[in-house]
Amino acid sequence: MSPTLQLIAPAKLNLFLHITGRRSDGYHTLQTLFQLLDWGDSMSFTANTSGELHLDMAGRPLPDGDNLILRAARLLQRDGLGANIHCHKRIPIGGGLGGGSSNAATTLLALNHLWQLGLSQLQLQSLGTTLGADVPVFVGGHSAWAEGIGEQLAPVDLPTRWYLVIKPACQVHTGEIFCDSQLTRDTPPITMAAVFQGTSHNDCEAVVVRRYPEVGAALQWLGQYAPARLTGTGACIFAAFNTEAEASKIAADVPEAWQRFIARGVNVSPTLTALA
Ligand SMILES: C[C@](O)(CO)[C@H](O)COP(=O)(O)OP(=O)(O)OC[C@H]1O[C@@H](n2ccc(N)nc2=O)[C@H](O)[C@@H]1O
Ligand SMILES: Nc1ncnc2c1ncn2[C@@H]1O[C@H](COP(=O)(O)OP(=O)(O)OP(=O)(O)O)[C@@H](O)[C@H]1O
Repeated sequence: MSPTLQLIAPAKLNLFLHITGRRSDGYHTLQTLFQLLDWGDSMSFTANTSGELHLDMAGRPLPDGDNLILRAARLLQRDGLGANIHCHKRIPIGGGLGGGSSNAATTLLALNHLWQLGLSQLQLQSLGTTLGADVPVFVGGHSAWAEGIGEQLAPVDLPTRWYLVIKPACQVHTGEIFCDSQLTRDTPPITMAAVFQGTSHNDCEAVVVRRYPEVGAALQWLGQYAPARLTGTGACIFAAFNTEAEASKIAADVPEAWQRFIARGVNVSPTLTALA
């Protein structure tokens, strides 16, 4: 029997997100700070020689052709290589938490390991970019400053904070926000030092709040207690706290209609730690 590899595919937050331009292929250039979390989807992988891939989404199926886990696995699969993959989703879909990208990155890392393909991190990141702009940071497995479309990464060590994340009862499609004519696309590039001094925002926030008033209501609610911000293109919003206890106190009062969770920010992803 081949061994089963059990991994957490972590969620991420965009601590800020500035859109600095648009490339000729329509993709937007941005600056962002990716904070990885110690919380995410549980995935397990068993390799075999059946030549087939089986994916069990634990009762939350997505259309097969669309599933980033299978798309990632197919990028690595060679004749005679097979795998059984199980994914228990916790990360809300359309939340701006990078769930699909994280699943794809974890699949690339796990199957590269189990199938003994010997691909480097750079090779996996470059394959991952074809699946989604957020895949490379999860393959790198380190909280990071990012530019380009999110694939030019510089690892950073961020202070330990606890994040209260709230998901209003809506899903946001990333493409729809990047297509909006009112999106600010010309924020001047800034330095990391300016971000750490507090000069940053999320350019998607105004568009998301206009299209999804419930996100605005959640920002207002959480903003009573701490500075609150959108992650990625939403729908989730978050605030940072110095201790888990402070975050828990506010979490207990979150209106029932909204999902919530508390997670610790980590510099190294739980996937990378497990594979080390
Ligand atoms: C907003 C972020 O979450 C920030 O971390 C990411 O940039 C989004 O990454 P993602 O969800 O992996 O997005 P993708 O699946 O690559 O892209 C979805 C769609 O969003 C638009 N898109 C995405 C990323 C980007 N930098 N510019 C874009 O214009 C494109 O129309 C693309 O077709
Ligand atoms: N394994 C997967 N997990 C989640 N979504 C998936 C997966 N495979 C494909 N998708 C599709 O990817 C799309 C985006 O899902 P995801 O949850 O990653 O978005 P998001 O939370 O907005 O992330 P991001 O911050 O990267 O924009 C959805 O339309 C979903 O159907």
